[in-house]
Amino acid sequence: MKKPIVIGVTGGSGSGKTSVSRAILDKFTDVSILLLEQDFYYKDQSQLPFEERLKTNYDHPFAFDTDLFIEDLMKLIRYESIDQPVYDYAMHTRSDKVIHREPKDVIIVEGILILEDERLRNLMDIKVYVDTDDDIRIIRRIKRDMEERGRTLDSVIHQYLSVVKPMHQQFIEPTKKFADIIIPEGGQNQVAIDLMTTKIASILSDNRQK
Ligand SMILES: Nc1ncnc2c1ncn2[C@@H]1O[C@H](COP(=O)(O)OP(=O)(O)O)[C@@H](O)[C@H]1O
Ligand SMILES: O=c1ccn([C@@H]2O[C@H](COP(=O)(O)O)[C@@H](O)[C@H]2O)c(=O)[nH]1
Repeated sequence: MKKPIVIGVTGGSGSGKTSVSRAILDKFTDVSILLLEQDFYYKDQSQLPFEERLKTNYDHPFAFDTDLFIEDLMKLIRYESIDQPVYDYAMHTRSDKVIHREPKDVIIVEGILILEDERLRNLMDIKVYVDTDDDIRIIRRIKRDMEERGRTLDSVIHQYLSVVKPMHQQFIEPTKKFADIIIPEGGQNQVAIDLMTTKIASILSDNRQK
């Protein structure tokens, strides 16, 4: 039976997962690709006061609504559409909007903990880990969180040292062993992007001949 190709792209925060996913996406002009970000599936915390939401550990598997993520991914694999939740980083909760997404022949699933759950891993055809040094990742994160996520320098440093770094070591780094491909240094690794693109094109061509 026809089935979309599912590519999982993981790595630590600021490793370049989104950049790698977009670089792959941009290589395909004639095939439309769906990018499904795990971040959109952070749990709804609207029932908690804002001050309480600040205390949540966003780097622990419990922070995600993984059942809903799997349910949506399975629908897309069955070529059914989904109403994807939308996450608001500034408010630390789900927004009341949803985005209607149509299924595609190629799905890129991207996020820090997508290889942590065995059920999710089993839905992926190709698993990629973007491996970037910790110092580069924290520099990128400081810049991004201050520019795009409304954070102060002190809050980014405090969150990194108290939560992001230990959770990375406990939950994210160990998932490297599940990856088929480990890409050093994110989005600028043109050879890795080209290899991925060639592999996806070859699977697509095989699928068309079936
Ligand atoms: N290879 C790279 N060189 C320089 N900057 C990069 C590179 N890859 C990503 N960035 C920048 O680092 C930040 C985080 O990258 P992103 O792809 O969003 O990482 P992630 O999705 O893993 O958190 C972004 O501002 C992005 O533009
Ligand atoms: O409300 C939130 C939700 C998430 N985070 C942080 O985001 C990163 C994951 O996003 P990347 O794009 O992979 O960096 C994660 O490390 C969380 O700490 C947050 O700060 N607040």
